[in-house]
Amino acid sequence: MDLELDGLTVTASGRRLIADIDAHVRSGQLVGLVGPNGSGKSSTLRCVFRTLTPNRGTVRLGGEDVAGMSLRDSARMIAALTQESQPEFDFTAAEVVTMGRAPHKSTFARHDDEDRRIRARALSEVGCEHLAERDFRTLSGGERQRVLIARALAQQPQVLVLDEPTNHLDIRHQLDVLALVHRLGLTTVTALHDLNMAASWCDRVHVLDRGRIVAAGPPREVLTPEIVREVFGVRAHVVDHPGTGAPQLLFEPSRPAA
Ligand SMILES: Nc1ncnc2c1ncn2[C@@H]1O[C@H](COP(=O)(O)OP(=O)(O)OP(=O)(O)O)[C@@H](O)[C@H]1O
Repeated sequence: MDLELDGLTVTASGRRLIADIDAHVRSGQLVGLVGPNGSGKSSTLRCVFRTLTPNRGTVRLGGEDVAGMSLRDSARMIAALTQESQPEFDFTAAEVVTMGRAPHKSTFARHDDEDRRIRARALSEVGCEHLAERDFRTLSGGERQRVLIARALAQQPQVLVLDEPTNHLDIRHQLDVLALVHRLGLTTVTALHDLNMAASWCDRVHVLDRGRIVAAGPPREVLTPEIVREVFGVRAHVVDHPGTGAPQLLFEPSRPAA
């Protein structure tokens, strides 16, 4: 299912958070949003999963404007992993994953065997079966992140919206999560801080700076030393990964002037 963002503009508290954001994520593509802190990545994603309403512009799913859909209908298609997705109550990890089934159930429906199978598979995909009965609040940051990814999978979405899915994860789990997202083959848009992870896994990368997209395209065309310097103010070199051939950035540490 294609996801199209067309001219998204958001103003809040008298400030323009994002302006004229265009992005076309084709069915099955993995598209990364990168950019400095405060450049508008989360605001863009929030428009997609509808916790923020754009002042201008549209989000289309399979050609249909989401503004005309009920929240339940769009939640059947879009699963989100956000910075704010942490439940506060004493749910077990399994119960948190079960919440992913909500958009597919009517208000009074009980969870059935199929829901339990979907939950077990989602927990197993992120390697968290052993955490099923643990109180979610007692999990480490990385364990929580993986359980929340399982919740998104239990939603059986066609589109995944991920805000920093590798946050809190050790390197092995960062690679596992991005490999899983890639393997799922869903239409996915994800904010990522790690430019080398974006270069390795994304089909296309959009670079945001001060609320606008300043570059978009395949990682090799977009993650160049010029753009990294202009947007992040950091000097970088590009090398080819000896194993995968993906472009990788080597950053020059900034040293205080002598
Ligand atoms: N509701 C709001 N009211 C006013 N300003 C806001 C609001 N939400 C976000 N902002 C501001 O908009 C800008 C973009 O924020 P956003 O969270 O989208 O950036 P980001 O690229 O995801 O940042 P980070 O990498 O730090 O997570 C920031 O300067 C932020 O302070």
